[in-house]
Amino acid sequence: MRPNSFVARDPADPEHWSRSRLVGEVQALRARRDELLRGANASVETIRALRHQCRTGRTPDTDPPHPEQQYLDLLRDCLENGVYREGRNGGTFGLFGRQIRFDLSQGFPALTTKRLHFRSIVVELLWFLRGDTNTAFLHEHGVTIWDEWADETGELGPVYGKQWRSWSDYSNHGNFRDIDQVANLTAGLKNDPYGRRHIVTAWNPADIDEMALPPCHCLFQFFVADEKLSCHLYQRSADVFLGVPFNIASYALLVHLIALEVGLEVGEFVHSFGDVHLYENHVEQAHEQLTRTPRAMPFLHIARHDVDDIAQYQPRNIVLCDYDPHPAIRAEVSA
Ligand SMILES: Nc1nc(=O)c2c([nH]1)NC[C@@H]1CN(c3ccc(C(=O)N[C@@H](CCC(=O)O)C(=O)O)cc3)CN21
Ligand SMILES: O=c1ccn([C@H]2C[C@H](O)[C@@H](COP(=O)(O)O)O2)c(=O)[nH]1
Repeated sequence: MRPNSFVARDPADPEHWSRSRLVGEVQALRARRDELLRGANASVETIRALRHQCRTGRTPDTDPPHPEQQYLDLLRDCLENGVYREGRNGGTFGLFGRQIRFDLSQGFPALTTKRLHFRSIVVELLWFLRGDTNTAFLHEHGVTIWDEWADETGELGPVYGKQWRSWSDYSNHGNFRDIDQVANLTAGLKNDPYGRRHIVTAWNPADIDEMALPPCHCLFQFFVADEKLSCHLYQRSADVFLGVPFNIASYALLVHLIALEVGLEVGEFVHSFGDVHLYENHVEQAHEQLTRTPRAMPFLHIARHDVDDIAQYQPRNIVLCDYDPHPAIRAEVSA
């Protein structure tokens, strides 16, 4: 008997919701679970499914899909339908124009089908928010994900941090000014929450040639409704195996930090992709990940609420709780 079909469910059956029947089912499930837990031949997935049934009375088959399934579907879509092309830094299987979304109130969208190095994600986001473009800060925190693109002094040119916090504007007859898009964003959300102009863009055509890598997550917009803050990102180019899991978690974290700053609850993170691709040297890893079943989503704890500027958080102030993923899957980044 398949464990997932252990609870006989037929909504047409008038007995279906009878209390005694449910109690009986739950007792039988608990007994079966315990039996499985004792006999070491049960997979973790089976035990989880049974625990889930005991808690909710619902089989995973009838539940809404796990939010992470959208990512797994995107990964499979690249694998099965991506068009192979030789590009700047290797061959990829690419698609154009896709979208996924996460309700951040349901849990934090850190992938559970492989372990993410969450601290790297936190440190990288704080680095952007500091307006920093040199890898020294990343190195102080043991993060090396930008090393391949930095020059010998650690500089990356006017990348995300520069554009987010001090976009150079020379347009006013040579009178120079810096534009702090993040400060404008939080001020805008406080002053006119329902405004339609809450946009930050890292795509600065005048600076592209100076950047070590043109921005991939290049424009995002915030939206407020029902006291909840949502964010929509446009990512022009997306490395579905290595980059996208980082980008999802990074923007989910950004929504939490901005929501705290402006006094709102978190809403949705909507993620739109231009060119989304699987590098050919990630195909095996993608197959491995697609054999795995998502686990319960973790949640985020921000252990400090008294910062004047969002850039003042320390990595240790931001903690992912109840994160119990499948093991990491190693892959080479194509520079
Ligand atoms: N080809 C490519 N893909 C990217 O995702 C990417 C770039 N280039 N260039 C700029 C940044 C750097 N990013 C990176 C770079 C490396 C990893 C990476 O190697 N991740 C590993 C472990 C990272 C760690 O231990 O901190 C992983 O398994 O996720 C992730 C994102 C995202 N970006
Ligand atoms: O946050 C990021 C940064 C980069 N990427 C990926 C997307 C591409 O695979 C490369 C960039 O190469 P381009 O030739 O400039 O498109 O980096 C990502 O997924 N996420």
